[in-house]
Amino acid sequence: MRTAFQPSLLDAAEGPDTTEGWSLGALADGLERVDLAHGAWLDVRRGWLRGSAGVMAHLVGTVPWRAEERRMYDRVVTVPRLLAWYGPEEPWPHPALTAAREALDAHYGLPAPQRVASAGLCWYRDGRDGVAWHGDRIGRSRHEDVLVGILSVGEPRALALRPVDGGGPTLRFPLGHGDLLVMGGSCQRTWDHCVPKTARPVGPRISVQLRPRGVA
Ligand SMILES: O=C(O)CCC(=O)C(=O)O
Ligand SMILES: [Fe+2]
Repeated sequence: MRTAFQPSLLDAAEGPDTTEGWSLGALADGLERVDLAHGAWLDVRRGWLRGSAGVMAHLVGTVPWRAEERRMYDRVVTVPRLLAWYGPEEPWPHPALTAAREALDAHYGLPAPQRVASAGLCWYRDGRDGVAWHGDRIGRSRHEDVLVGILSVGEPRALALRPVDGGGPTLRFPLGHGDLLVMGGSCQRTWDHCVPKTARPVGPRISVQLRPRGVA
């Protein structure tokens, strides 16, 4: 069964109450800026969320995950990942996500319309799950700079980025175990990103995409 999730010994060590035993480090402490072409940039903060294994187990067990289907020409295909989405007015499934939202708003000093408003969750059960090349270009992000943060828990998977215009090499960032990657500037318009499928045996990863209102 593909959705089976076995908490590691590490998770067990954190005790049964998986809403406890987590903390966010200081965001500015260890944040690495990567300037990209075309006015895009990334900030990477490794291990930002401590106790991420417990958060992973909590999300796996409590989020109402949905499998999505998409029409591809004359076929209907199942999207290779499980999904969930939380808007600004509803409770988010773990206090660490709400704390991450507040920390991003504060660190970047975001004005109200650009603050984090939604949490999109993707659960990559194994290497057969992934997401194809795309930019988060639905909404204002089609024309304006927006900030999109990705908090990752579980086993690292590569987030790959390449310029939309095809120039330049593909960048790869393995993300898991509480890592944060923030895409800023023109990144959603001028760069594409993906999580490639892999034949390597990889454990499950959940990513949380923190986005402003009206951006997807
Ligand atoms: O899982 C990730 O790190 C990226 C997910 C993503 O790009 C998306 O859902 O738009
Ligand atoms: Fe995306």
